[in-house]
Order: sequence, then structure tokens, then C-alpha cells
Amino acid sequence: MITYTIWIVDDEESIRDGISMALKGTYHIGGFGDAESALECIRDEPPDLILLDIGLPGMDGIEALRHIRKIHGELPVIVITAYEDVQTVISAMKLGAYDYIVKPIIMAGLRATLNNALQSVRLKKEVRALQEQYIRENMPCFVGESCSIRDVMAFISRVARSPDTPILILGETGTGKELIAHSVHYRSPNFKGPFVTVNCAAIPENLIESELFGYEKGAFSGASATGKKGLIEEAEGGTLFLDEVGDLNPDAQAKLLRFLEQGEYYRVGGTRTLKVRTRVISATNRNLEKMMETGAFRQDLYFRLSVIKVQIPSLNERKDDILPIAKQFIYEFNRKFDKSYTGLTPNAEKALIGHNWVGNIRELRNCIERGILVGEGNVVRIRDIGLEVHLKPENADTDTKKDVFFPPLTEDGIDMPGLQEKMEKFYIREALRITGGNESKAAKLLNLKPHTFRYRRGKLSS
Ligand SMILES: Nc1ncnc2c1ncn2[C@@H]1O[C@H](COP(=O)(O)OP(=O)(O)OP(=O)(O)O)[C@@H](O)[C@H]1O
Repeated sequence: MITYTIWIVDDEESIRDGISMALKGTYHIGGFGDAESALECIRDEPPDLILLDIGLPGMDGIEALRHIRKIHGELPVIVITAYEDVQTVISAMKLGAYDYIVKPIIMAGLRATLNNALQSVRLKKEVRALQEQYIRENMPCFVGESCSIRDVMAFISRVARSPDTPILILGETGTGKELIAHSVHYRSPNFKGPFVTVNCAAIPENLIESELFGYEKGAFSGASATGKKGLIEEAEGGTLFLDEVGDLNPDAQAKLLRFLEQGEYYRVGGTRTLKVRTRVISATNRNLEKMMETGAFRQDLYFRLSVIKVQIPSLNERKDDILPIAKQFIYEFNRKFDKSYTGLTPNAEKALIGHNWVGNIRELRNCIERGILVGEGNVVRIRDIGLEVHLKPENADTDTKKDVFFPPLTEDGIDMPGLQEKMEKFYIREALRITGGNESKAAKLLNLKPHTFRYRRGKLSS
């Protein structure tokens, strides 16, 4: 069972001793004769609750309470007053005192008040622990070992502390912008509030305004009879995440700007100004600076959204992250598909590192998902992940040192005959290297008849 720590801050020694005697055994008790010495200790090791006399010498109880609130916003404080002075009690309650007791102290009453206060401390701690467990279980694990992503995360932790500073996250598709927006939210003072995502590219142009700002009843034909809250309103006290913000139309851009500048807006068809307290995080993979040059994105909105700007490096720029993230995905998909992969073959690792990750981490995720789903055994092989083969023979001569590279098939097409020729040349050279130039052994390695091998060798070297 937890034993809570209670501090008594009272200049009357007899009161400190009296309360200590009465509560000893149930609680850990600490005593201070003045507010200043209690405040000095509170930063290092705060108690679970403070009994604070109002009429202290030097700094009085009200002033001390103000300081305590600055240091520990949620620490429960029960104030002790010499007589029921309404003004003093009101001031203390306004500063967030949990309750008050009047001298002379009746122990039974004090015990009941303490019990209630500590019960709420316990409940708050339980809620916090559940919340942390929820985040651990529900937030995809963020893996980042490269210096560049570590710098980004250190910066994110610093800027998350403010509850309302707008943040603009830039980066190629699939680099983890949404995951980083979640990280900001859960590290911010708004973490208990909602995280509302608006995919600006997915909402039809004619609905974006009513989706964002809501509408009053009868605002337009087809509107619900009761009206509707907008997503901005849903994000009250939390975070509004505007994904693909570069896709907002000019009208919605103007309205969003007004909301960011004045903190207020109207529902569609409404005349009441509404206010919402939320942090706006936006993200895009588009080049907003170029869009501003052509007038496709408002400059004033850009400056409002990008009070803090975070650029997420592409996966190709942080190769050190590829294998740790791949291993995290192996773990995740093992659980999903009830498999027991332990890692990747060295060739599969090489292929992952050598690959050009146009779709960034999303592409890597898909690739590992496929490997775990279709593969057999307990190591993921190159053929399971369906990647282009990127081989570099060891100890090869200068000519064969050139990588054999099978590019992905895109709309631009590929040169199939050229690739076939390259592949054949590569394997014939490799087979001869491995067999020390023995043609029949080399043919066997390639599952070719010796005369076919000779024919192809001759053809390719001519
Ligand atoms: N550092 C990381 N560690 C582990 N998983 C990650 C990491 N970054 C991103 N992911 C995963 O990669 C996938 C894509 O991430 P996310 O959706 O956040 O990218 P995005 O940049 O917002 O993409 P888009 O621009 O297409 O909206 C998600 O499944 C996400 O959980």
C-alpha cells in the first residue's frame, strides 16, 4: 500500500507537532515553520499534499500557494485559516486550493478532508498511468537512430511544451509526418485533449468549409436539422492536425487564416462568433514556397502556420534508420500474422539499404509486411520482400564490380532487353569467377547446358 507524504507548513510548533502525532503511522509527515523553506524543498521532492497555514510570518499562505501552483500545477493544498475569513478562503480556492480547514483543528474533520484529497490524487495518478499505457499500446512505435531524426525529435520535445504554437511539418510522402504530429500532441500540455486529423486533400472542395467550421441548422440544402460541429470545434483543448494543408482551396485558406489570426470563426450559415483553444499542426509534402510564388498558397497563411517549422528528412537521407525500422516492422507483423521471424538475410539487408525509398517509411512498411506474409522460415529473404535486386559481388574485377541493378517498373517503363543482357553478363562473369573459369561448372551453377553457356558467353562478349 502507498504511504502518502504530507507536509505541514505552519509557524506554530504546537500545531505541527499535534498534527504529526495524530497522523503519524498513516502518513509520512514533514514540517516547516515558514513558506520559504518549504518552497526550497518542494522542487526536489514534492510531497503528495500540503497543509498550508495562511497567516505565516514572511511570505503568507496565499503568496506561497501562488508559488506552489507555478512549480506544481496539480499538487493538492489544503489551507488552514485562523478564522473563517471569506475573502482569504475565496482567494485560496481561486488559486486552486483543494479545501480549507479552520483552527482549532478537529482531527476527525482533518482526516476526512485528507482522505478525500488523497483519493483524488490516487485517481489522477491512475488515469495518468492508464493514459501512458494507452499511448504505449496504441501509438505506433517511433524508431529513429540516425543523427538527423534524433535532432528532429529533440527539437519536437522542446516545441511541444507550448500548448498552442502552430507547427508546420514538411517532408516527402511517408516520412512520418503524422506520427510526428502525434508525438507533439502526446508530449504537449494538451495531451488529454483530442487529436483531430483533417485530411485537406480528401474532403471535397465544396464541403471543406462546413467540415472545418461546422454549420448551423438549415445552412444549406441537405444540412442536418440540428446543425453540426466543425472539426476545429472537435479539437477544443487538443490538437487540430491539418494533413496535406497544401491542398486547401483559396477560400478555405482565407477562413483558416482568420481563425489563426483572431482565434475565432463562424459556422457556415451562422452569425455567432465562436472561439476555440487548440494547437494547429499542419503538414504537407508539397513545396509551399513554390506554391506561394504562383499564388496557389497564401503567404500570410504560411507565416501563421509555420511559427515553428520542422523538416523531416527522407529515408534515403537517413540510411541508418532503415534496418532498425525494418526490424520494428518485423516485430509488428510477426504479431499480426502470428509468425516468428528473427531478422533479415544479409542480402535482404543490403537490398533494403541500397533501395531508393521513394515512398519512404510507408514503402518500407509495405515491403516488410509483404515479406512476413508471403515468406517462409524465420529470416526474411530478398525474394520475399519483392525489392529490386542490388548485388555487389565481393572480390570482383573492376568490370563486374559495377552493381547489377533492377529498377522498379514505373510508368516510364524499363528497357527489358538491356536489363536481360546486363543480368546474363553479370551471372556469367560471377559463375566463371566462382568456378575459377571452369565453363562446365559455371554452366551447372546457372542451370545451363555447357553448349548454351558457351553460346551465350560468346554472344555477350562479342
Ligand atoms: N520513425 C518511424 N518509426 C516507425 N514507424 C514509422 C516511423 N515514421 C513513420 N512510420 C510509419 O510509416 C507510415 C507512414 O507514416 P506517416 O503516415 O506518419 O507519414 P506521412 O509523412 O504523414 O505520410 P503522407 O505524406 O503520405 O501523409 C506509418 O505507418 C507510420 O506509423
